[in-house]
Amino acid sequence: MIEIHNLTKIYGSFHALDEVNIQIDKGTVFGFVGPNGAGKTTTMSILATLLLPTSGTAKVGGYDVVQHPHEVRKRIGYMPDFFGVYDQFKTTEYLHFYGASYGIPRSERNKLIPQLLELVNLSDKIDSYVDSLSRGMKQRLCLARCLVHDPEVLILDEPASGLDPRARIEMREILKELKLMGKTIIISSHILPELAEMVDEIGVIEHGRMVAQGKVADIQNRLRVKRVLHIRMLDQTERFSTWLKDEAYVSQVYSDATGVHIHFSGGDLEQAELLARMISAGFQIVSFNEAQTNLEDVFLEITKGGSYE
Ligand SMILES: Nc1ncnc2c1ncn2[C@@H]1O[C@H](COP(=O)(O)OP(=O)(O)OP(=O)(O)O)[C@@H](O)[C@H]1O
Repeated sequence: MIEIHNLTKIYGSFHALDEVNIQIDKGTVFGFVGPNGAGKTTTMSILATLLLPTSGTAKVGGYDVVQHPHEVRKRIGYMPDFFGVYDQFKTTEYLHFYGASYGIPRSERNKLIPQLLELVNLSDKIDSYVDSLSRGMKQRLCLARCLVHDPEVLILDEPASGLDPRARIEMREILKELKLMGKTIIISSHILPELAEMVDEIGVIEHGRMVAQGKVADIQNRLRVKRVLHIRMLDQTERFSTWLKDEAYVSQVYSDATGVHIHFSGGDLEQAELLARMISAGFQIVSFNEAQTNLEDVFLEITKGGSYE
């Protein structure tokens, strides 16, 4: 659904994007992450047909953003990182304005707008002025605006920025619903844990170059981000900790009231073998879990300076 090939954007002599390649299949939620100034907004603005690339191509639904911008615009909903809302409008007037600019007839808009407001949890604000909405509500209204023409693809640049934790959760729930509706979504954020639950794939960009891309679990495996295993057993903790220290792939062992935690650099097979050895060594294992490595760890691992390969 989204194909970006060798996309480059140069300002003067500065490469804001340097041969970026991204492929996103239909129905995928793609988390686009990277530090400030990495090139996320530049990429998204080109996809949204608002900025011309210096070289390379970007296509949405098979349409090139430079050659067929109108076809692309029909298929995308774009939420920029800084957006203007018209404060003197009521929420419904605001959505009517955008609906009308997409050529949606009034009778259809009359049905559509209450549905959109419901989707973004603003049904009770149907008669409110945009001015009176909180930041989180304005952000959700902006999301509703992106959906008026029922686009297949959503390009969301930091949709949760500046929101308090509750508003972030609300935004996340709405995005989950959009995913269930089959939308293809590209969403950027610096705050990775908030994406963790809903993205299928991530792409990490740094200094205008993609440094990692793929399914979160695959990237974790390729990076060999250390797993943290949590083991609980009947007694024997001290003998167990000593035994563990001689095991391959185990780099740190520490225990607390909940059990023993180890840092483990092996893969699935080595992990299964470790468990088998523990049991044959006579340890009475009650539970053996892998703590989830979150996206934050992956991001730090990748962007700490060329460790990815
Ligand atoms: N019009 C411009 N002229 C010159 N440089 C620019 C221009 N627009 C963006 N840049 C530079 O291009 C780089 C990429 O910017 P971009 O906004 O895409 O980053 P970003 O990843 O979205 O960062 P942030 O998370 O801070 O929004 C930055 O170094 C920025 O300063």
